[in-house]
Amino acid sequence: MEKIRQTLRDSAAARWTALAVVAFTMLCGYYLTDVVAPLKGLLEGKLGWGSSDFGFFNSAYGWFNVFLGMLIVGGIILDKMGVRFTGLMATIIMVCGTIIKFWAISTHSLDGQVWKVLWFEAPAQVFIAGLGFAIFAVGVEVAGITVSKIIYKWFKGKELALAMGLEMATARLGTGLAIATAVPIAKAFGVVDVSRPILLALILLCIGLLSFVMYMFMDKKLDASEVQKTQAEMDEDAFKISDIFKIITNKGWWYIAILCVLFYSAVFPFLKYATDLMINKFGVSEELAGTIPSMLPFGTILLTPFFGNLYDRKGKGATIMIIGSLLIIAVHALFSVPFLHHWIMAIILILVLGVGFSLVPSAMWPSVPKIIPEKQLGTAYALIFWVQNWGLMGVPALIGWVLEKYCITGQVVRDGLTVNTYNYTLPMLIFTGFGVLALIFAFLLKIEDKKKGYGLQLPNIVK
Ligand SMILES: C[C@H](N)C(=O)N[C@@H](CCCCN)C(=O)O
Repeated sequence: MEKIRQTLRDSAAARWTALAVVAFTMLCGYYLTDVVAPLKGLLEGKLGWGSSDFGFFNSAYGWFNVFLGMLIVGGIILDKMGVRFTGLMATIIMVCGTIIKFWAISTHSLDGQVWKVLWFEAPAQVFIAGLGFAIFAVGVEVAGITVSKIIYKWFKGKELALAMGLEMATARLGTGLAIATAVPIAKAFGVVDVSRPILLALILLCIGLLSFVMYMFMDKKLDASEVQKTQAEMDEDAFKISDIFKIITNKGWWYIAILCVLFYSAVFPFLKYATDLMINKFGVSEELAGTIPSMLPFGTILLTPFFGNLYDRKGKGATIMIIGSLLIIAVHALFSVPFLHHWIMAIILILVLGVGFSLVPSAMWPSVPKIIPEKQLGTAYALIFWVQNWGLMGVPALIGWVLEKYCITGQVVRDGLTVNTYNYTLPMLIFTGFGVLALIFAFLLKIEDKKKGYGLQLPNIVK
């Protein structure tokens, strides 16, 4: 009888170690992504950033990814050049972008300058900090798709959804730490300095870069342990630009991409404003306001791998996405009700949001390889991220604009700084709307799965 060849991925220790190493790099990336969000009030008081400046800055996340198509380029590079080269480039780009962002927020050389670029007018500092964030975003997004492909490489036919869930859980730890620590770090030592949390993020990212370099050695070893392909097989497997056409003509892929943009638009942009919502609607003090939203990522840390494990073993991926979308709708709708303003309600809603935010991603990302072949996976993930980035870019700006135009209720002095107060009903109704649309696409995906037999309702583990 022919002996089944063992590769490095058959060693549980090796594949879980590889996962831990790349997940740590993502933790560092997610820390920087969200570290500025809780500083909204301090940025307004200390640096004079209004809500639309804040929204504009946050929208920078998508400037290059969306308009220059950098994510798509990153996906093609990933499928053509492999995970080692692409991941290294992505992590270096993250560090470079963060250096620019840190400089912009810590320098006084831009003080008093207002720039107008295209239709946008904002302080020069907002533009340069946004530029740094936009560069960083290319790195963190390309790193995200690279890590998805890395996980598929090690875990296909094994605990794929659990592994993806654990990676997201680790990344969420970064988000939670960012939300919980940004304000205390900025206010440490009795002097308010909003650039301090960004400096910490920069140091973390340098460690994340070293961590990825360590992964590269493991990846080389994995490749060496696998059966070497013949030239003909390599030619057959090589990614071709025409593969993009195959991806974008696949209805199932579109349903996942649209569900993704709608669902994530109801969560990540919400998190950017959640601290401010706690202060304005639930009357939580600025020091503690970040604590409640930080429960969301912390809650997902256990639940995302839990639901991933469930999907691996029992299947029901499409149903998981439907339930997750329903929860998001309920939470945002209740957040929008004006008389529900007790902080305990805020905690309950954030915890339920955490369940919804664990359900959908735990099933959505491991479902992509069921619809798209491995050689196109990098590009398929990149294109989904690209569609999603329209939302991550547009929605924070939209909410910032809505707040400033329709929701200002007055002004207060906090810590000696005069800031606006806001009514969050309208923004929360907008987030509810995204949830409703996400639910529709989750149902469409389930119908398509039934028609095409993708196996979204089947377990991932091949016995
Ligand atoms: C923000 C980013 N584009 C994203 O969608 N991240 C997902 C994880 C995607 C899978 C990464 N291996 C998230 O839920 O954080």
